[in-house]
Amino acid sequence: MPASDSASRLNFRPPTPGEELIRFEHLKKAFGPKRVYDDLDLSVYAGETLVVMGGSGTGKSVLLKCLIGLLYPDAGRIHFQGQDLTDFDEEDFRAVRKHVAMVFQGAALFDSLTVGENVAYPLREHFPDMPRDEIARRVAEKLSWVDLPGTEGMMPADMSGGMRKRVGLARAIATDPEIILWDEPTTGLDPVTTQNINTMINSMKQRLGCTSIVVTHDMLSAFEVADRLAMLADRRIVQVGSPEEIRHSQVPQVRAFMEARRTELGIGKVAS
Ligand SMILES: Nc1ncnc2c1ncn2[C@@H]1O[C@H](COP(=O)(O)OP(=O)(O)OP(=O)(O)O)[C@@H](O)[C@H]1O
Repeated sequence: MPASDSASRLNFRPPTPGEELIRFEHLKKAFGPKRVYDDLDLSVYAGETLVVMGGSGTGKSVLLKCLIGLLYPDAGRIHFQGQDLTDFDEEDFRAVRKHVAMVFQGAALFDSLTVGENVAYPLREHFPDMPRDEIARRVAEKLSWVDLPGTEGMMPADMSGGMRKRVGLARAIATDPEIILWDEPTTGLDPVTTQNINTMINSMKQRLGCTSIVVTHDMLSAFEVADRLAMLADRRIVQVGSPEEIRHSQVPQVRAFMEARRTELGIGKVAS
């Protein structure tokens, strides 16, 4: 990546597969009386797809937002390639967001801009000197990756929810980020579009070699994309493990969560 990170304290280097890329350490966060994390620890390794699961309101989205500086933890540390982000300011986080892209729950597109302009937006923001034809080339490439080739001139309002979600994804990956944060990528989508999104999460890993953190309560989707899964409950991460380890978990909160979703997963009783 060209170094327009220079105004930032972020010292980014291309990740080595398997290195500890991100570490949340003793994180605490509350909103007034509502405690979200008391003491949360979690590591993310380069090249993996880590799914964070947990019930509604347990703080899955807040975790992603803390990583890119949209929210700040009250205590604890977030390390990115060993660098402490805790005292980063907005300018520093702009550089983080060049490498860490978030695909928001709603597509969060700019309705007054065309699809092409939406996808070009982060390129103009992070690479102000990029020539127009290179921007157009990258926009066309990303739209074809999400199966929407040639839709540059369309307006978001004229698209279905699933299409808008895919435009949101094309925009998130426009800068070829090393890390993609997926906030409930399949919520509210029909089964076919859900399957497309799962395929896309897996193909981003092949195409960009990127690391993904996926926040979801869609367990079918979770097991389809995860290398590891982390369970958020009781204001902390109660277990992290491989899909097999999670399926056979003895941790009560994980068992209860899986049990409640076993119809969704098409499995019998959770293994004991
Ligand atoms: N900016 C904010 N101000 C006040 N409270 C907030 C804010 N953001 C999140 N919260 C609260 O923090 C808690 C965790 O929110 P979060 O969005 O992370 O949950 P979640 O696990 O992603 O839930 P869901 O699966 O329903 O999206 C919730 O109680 C939420 O209301």
